[in-house]
Amino acid sequence: MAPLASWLPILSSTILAITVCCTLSITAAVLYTVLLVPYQHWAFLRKQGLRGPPFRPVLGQLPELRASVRRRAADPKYAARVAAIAEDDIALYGKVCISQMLGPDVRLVLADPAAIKEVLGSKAHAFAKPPDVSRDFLEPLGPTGLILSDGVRWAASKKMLNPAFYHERIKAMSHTMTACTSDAVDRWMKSVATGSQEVDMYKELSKLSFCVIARTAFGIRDAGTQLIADQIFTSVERFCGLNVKSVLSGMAFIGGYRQARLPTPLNRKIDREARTIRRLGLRLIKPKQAEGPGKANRDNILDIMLAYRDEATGAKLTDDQLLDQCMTFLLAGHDTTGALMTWTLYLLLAHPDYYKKARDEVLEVLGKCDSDAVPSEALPKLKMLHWILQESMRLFPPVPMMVRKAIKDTQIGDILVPKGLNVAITVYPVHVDKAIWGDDAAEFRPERFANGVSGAVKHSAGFIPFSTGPRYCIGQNFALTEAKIVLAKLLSAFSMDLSPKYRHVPTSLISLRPRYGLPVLLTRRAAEQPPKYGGG
Ligand code: HEM
Repeated sequence: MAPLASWLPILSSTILAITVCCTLSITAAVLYTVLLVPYQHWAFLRKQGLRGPPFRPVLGQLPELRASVRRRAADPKYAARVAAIAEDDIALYGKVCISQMLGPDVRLVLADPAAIKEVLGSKAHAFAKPPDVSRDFLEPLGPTGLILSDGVRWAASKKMLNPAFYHERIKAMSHTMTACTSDAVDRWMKSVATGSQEVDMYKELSKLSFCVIARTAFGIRDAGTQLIADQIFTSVERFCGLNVKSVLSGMAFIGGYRQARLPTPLNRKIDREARTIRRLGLRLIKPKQAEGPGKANRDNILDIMLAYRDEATGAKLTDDQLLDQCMTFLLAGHDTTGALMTWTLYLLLAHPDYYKKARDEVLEVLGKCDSDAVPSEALPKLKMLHWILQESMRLFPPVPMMVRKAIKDTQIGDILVPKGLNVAITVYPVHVDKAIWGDDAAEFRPERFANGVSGAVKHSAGFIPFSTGPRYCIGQNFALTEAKIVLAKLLSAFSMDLSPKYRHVPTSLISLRPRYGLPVLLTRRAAEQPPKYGGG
């Protein structure tokens, strides 16, 4: 046998060759994804006559994004910071244009309702959910949930979950919504027992919408499970906070940073928190599984899923599948509905005339009810409140942007969208487009919805807070029912004023949230006290 020393040169040159090969392959792969593919997409779109900023490798328009956000911070216009750079691009290059708003990734930006209708509607099958920032938030908690899945898996989940959102089921869930709201009102009542009290209503409404979704998703009914739900809330808050930190660091924009799960300290913390949340979630599922279908109430999503059997195989859902769907609802339903209620309250406080109209309507409708509850039969009578909620979602869309990836070459209008290209659907610019909403598009005018959405806007894809097409929001009636119950209770129980400390900085992080919260001065409204209307 040859002595080891004679093998050493061969061994070291082999290791060197492998290292060089690996380095070259990694470099080639990185160059391909961050340079070549984006450039090819940019050139392909430019050749078709689309306009956009000049191609800039790696950084793209990130420097402009920061400047655009800073400039818009001083703009009192509604939701001005939403999709800041996309708005700049649209103003400069048109409603269908090229953008590099998130660094190396070249995107087709759409603010044209006809093109949006094709991508989300008639040609939805040609587009999938890409790895993007919203996937960072949802994937660790519900990787196979309805919101992130595509194709056959999505269709099966949708078929299974649709019944949970039928009108009758939402009606049954409205009792849970009322119960959570009454608990919250009692808590706020205690805090204002001695007069006015400043309360961050963004935080409170977010907590309340979590309570509602946790109880309706998991069917929580006793103190023990409520305690677990509270722990989940704290953990979800931490998880979201860490994700926000990751997004704000800019790292999330450097293609696939989170998706690649690089073991950075921050990523490890996020994954640890996600594991904690799933472990707690499992503790809610297990006792329900043990109860068996006989005790199922069907007023919550978990019971409905526990009763599900696959038509072909008769198989039940696995623990992971149950958990993924419940977690999806928890995340998709809590932040968005919290944002809707927060911005609606802000708009009411900023427009005392509408505050008065909404409160008069609520007092009249609820005055005719027998109990303190807000019965579901009373909700359709709250017409002004319904228009105000719609107008709120128009000016402050809780989901300001949706992203899709073309899974094959697809014709959208005059443009051939190449396979692999990301398409950004910008909701806010469509919602304030004068061509479809009229000259007062930027104004807060809820009566525009008096004759329904079709009476307010000229295009069927002109109002898309809940998206459109097959992937529209399954929870839209749930969210509107909850928002009406909560706002009706708030308006009837308290007098409210916007605190002078409020800073108007709408920030888009998954949902559109007020960066510095919504501080509101709450005062208990005594029955005999004449209504004091918000805004001063
Ligand atoms: C004001 C509140 C809400 C708004 C504005 C909103 C908005 C949206 C939007 C825009 C989408 C489409 C996202 C995309 O395709 O990229 C969506 C999907 C979804 N939403 Fe909501 N949502 C709200 C409340 C809720 C609630 C309360 C739930 C659950 C109870 C929920 C569950 C879902 C689910 C599961 C999907 C995925 C549907 C699918 O892909 O088939 N949402 N939502």
